[in-house]
Amino acid sequence: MTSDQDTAATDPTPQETGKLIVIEGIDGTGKSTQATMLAEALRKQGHEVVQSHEPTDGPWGKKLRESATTGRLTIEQELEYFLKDREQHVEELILPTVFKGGMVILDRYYFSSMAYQGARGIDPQEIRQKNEAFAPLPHILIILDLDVDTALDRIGVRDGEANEFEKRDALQFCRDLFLGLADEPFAHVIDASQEIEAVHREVLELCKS
Ligand SMILES: Nc1ncnc2c1ncn2[C@@H]1O[C@H](COP(=O)(O)OP(=O)(O)OP(=O)(O)O)[C@@H](O)[C@H]1O
Ligand SMILES: Cc1cn([C@H]2C[C@H](O)[C@@H](COP(=O)(O)O)O2)c(=O)[nH]c1=O
Repeated sequence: MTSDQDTAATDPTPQETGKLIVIEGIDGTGKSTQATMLAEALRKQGHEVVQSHEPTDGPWGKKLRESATTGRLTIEQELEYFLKDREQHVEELILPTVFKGGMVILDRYYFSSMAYQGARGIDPQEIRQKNEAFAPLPHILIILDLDVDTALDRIGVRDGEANEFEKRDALQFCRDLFLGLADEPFAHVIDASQEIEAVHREVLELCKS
């Protein structure tokens, strides 16, 4: 193997013409709304687009969704399941699509692990390292930013609801973590309090080829 091939084998960032576009933000910021609008717009421009989300609908993602209701996983197990889910996602969908020249639009990726499992006490930098050992960096990371109160209103969490304060604190940690990624060369923060169409225009502008 030549040294170029060596580099290609160890550099997890896809080098081909496709793009990995990731949308992140706390619950209720409009990620799935914007992911769907972006996918439609890019398809109209003639791109091959695959829209996906994490946790996935695969076996590890299903276990994670079940545990959200049963609460049976320790934080270490939870992180391990997110890593296994993502490894499968990267191997089976993300890299094959990007290497074929397609656009992958993801609603959440490993930055959500840094935020949410970080909020539960694991060091976000340790989480990042574990992920970047196998997961490609995105070409574009869109951070939809919104204050926690508005975000909770959008998803229908009411004042005084069970664990409302715990949820607020955790989401504030997540919002701060996402904003802390703003200096990454691939990251862009968008004000998600704007109307849906206004957010979409900004998203599309960032993603136009
Ligand atoms: N810019 C916006 N202004 C007002 N309401 C919005 C906006 N974007 C999305 N919404 C509404 O907020 C709710 C949550 O939107 P959406 O499901 O897209 O968010 P999300 O970030 O994917 O949420 P979650 O992380 O909880 O799955 C939906 O009812 C959606 O119609
Ligand atoms: C990828 C990822 C997700 N989560 C959490 C964040 C949310 O609470 C749920 C997903 O809910 P959605 O409505 O489907 O967006 O999972 C996480 O804790 N860690 C992660 O890596």
